[in-house]
Amino acid sequence: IKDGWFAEISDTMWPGQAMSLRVKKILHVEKSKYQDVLVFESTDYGNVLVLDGVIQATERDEFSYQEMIAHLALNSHPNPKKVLVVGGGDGGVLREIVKHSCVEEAVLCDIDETVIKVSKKYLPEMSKSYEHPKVSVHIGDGFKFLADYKNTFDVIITDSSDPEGPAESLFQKPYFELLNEALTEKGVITTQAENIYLHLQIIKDLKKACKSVFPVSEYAYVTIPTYPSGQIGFMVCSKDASADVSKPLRSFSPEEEKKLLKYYNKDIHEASFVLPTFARDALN
Ligand SMILES: NCCCN[C@H]1CC[C@H](N)CC1
Repeated sequence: IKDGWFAEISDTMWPGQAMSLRVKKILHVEKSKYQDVLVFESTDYGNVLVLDGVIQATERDEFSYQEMIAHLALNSHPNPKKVLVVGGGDGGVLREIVKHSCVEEAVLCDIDETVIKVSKKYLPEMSKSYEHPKVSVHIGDGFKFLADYKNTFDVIITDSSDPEGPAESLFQKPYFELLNEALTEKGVITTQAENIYLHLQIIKDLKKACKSVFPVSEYAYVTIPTYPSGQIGFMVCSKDASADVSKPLRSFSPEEEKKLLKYYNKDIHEASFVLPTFARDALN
């Protein structure tokens, strides 16, 4: 942090550019077992969670990412009852999952307990669902956790950090094979799948790995000001070969959309799969 500004610098993941946020107050600095954890109060984006120098969530715009990674998956499944989040320790995805009344159980598995601890303290609107009766938490490696579950989850959401660091294995084929085994018959997954302006090769490799496991694998994206280049995408995959994940099987009522959601709606569910030509051609 320099002259009161935090800059998200990464010479490898977003060379020559950096999102900067003005710092009002540093709230927490800690080295966990896995990564450097920083929380600061920004002047204009609320509290900000940073892991290894990378912005994970700001209170002002986190809703866009959490809503899309959750509802693109949940509304692509006919009747999701049991849902797993791998990563997502800030709790934002859990908050979205429990908005679906059909969900009976939401399990979260994150490797770093420190992220959960600081989110409970500094990101109350994201972590409030940890107290929800449908929610249970497991601290550990998602890889190892999944190996113990076969034919169990209807939806699995991988809300990970970037492939550089503890989340690297969550971007490779063996992980998607584990997901496939842990899913029930019409299982659906979403994963954090990076940015079309910065990571087209990562996305191509990711789509290839997903397609080698799931009959349906499509990339969709959300706009989010504080992520690199202002948007980020998801792989949305289904075990159901006849599924069209760009057309929601279920939808919130207009009243629910108004009450529960700030970004997701059934039109943007479909629109989020429509890609600019350079990305569409690279990914097909
Ligand atoms: N629940 C929040 C998010 C983690 N996802 C982020 C996506 C963008 C990356 N540069 C950092 C992690």
